Amino acid sequence: MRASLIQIAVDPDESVNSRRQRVALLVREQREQRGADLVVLPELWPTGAFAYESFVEEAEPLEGPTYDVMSKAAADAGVWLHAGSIVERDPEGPLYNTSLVFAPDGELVRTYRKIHRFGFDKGEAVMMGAGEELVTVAAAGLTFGLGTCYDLRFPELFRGLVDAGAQAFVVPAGWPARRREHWTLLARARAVENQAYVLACGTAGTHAGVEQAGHSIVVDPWGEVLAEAGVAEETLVVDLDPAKVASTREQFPALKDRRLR
Ligand SMILES: O=C(O)CCC(=O)C(=O)O
Repeated sequence: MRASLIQIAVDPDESVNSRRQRVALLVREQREQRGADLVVLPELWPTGAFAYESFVEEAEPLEGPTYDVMSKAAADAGVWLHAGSIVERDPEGPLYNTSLVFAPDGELVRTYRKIHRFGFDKGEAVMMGAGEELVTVAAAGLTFGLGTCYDLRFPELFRGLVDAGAQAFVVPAGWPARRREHWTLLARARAVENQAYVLACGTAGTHAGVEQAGHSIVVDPWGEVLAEAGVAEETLVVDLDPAKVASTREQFPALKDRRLR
């Protein structure tokens, strides 16, 4: 199966609506021009992950403007679409950092509310509620476990996803340039320790004064980097093979030696 990761530049001079339309065009191209089965977008790309001051104003219901545009783009292209995350306004509760996954017919089949909120005592950590559920989705021949950005620092989440059947992880992010080395190191660590693919899709550009790391990365179950972006807007296209997960786990069966659960 083939995946495209679109590292989007979040530029404050582009309106949220223009960005939605522009990204929908990029999604539509992935099937026809690149043969993708799955397309992945970054965390909070409509607003920017650090644009805290716009979170309340730009928050949207699950089936809001990003849903409308992305559902149609997935259906037009006929691809699985992990549409990154949005600031979700739950009518009954707080805001959430919520990822949306669409099937090739445009149906929203999974949502994932980011479990580990970033910011310590400010930003997302105080403005948003924490998700509580581990989420996996079977798509195009692989079972994907979902995480978001700061989640990458918490190995127990990914181990839990492996226990739930994950063979690959999708991690949308808005990771800052200042900690770029952590991003690529942690992506490789999560792949090696879980013998799983990691598809980590970040953002480019600078928003709310925070330069983004870029360097979206795809790592195979042995820890080899299959593709890595630079700092500008870029699309990575990679082929993933479910048999590679099985063979890695068979030939080096470290997961079977776990003692603590
Ligand atoms: O953990 C980090 O260094 C960055 C995390 C982050 O930026 C986020 O979760 O939004």
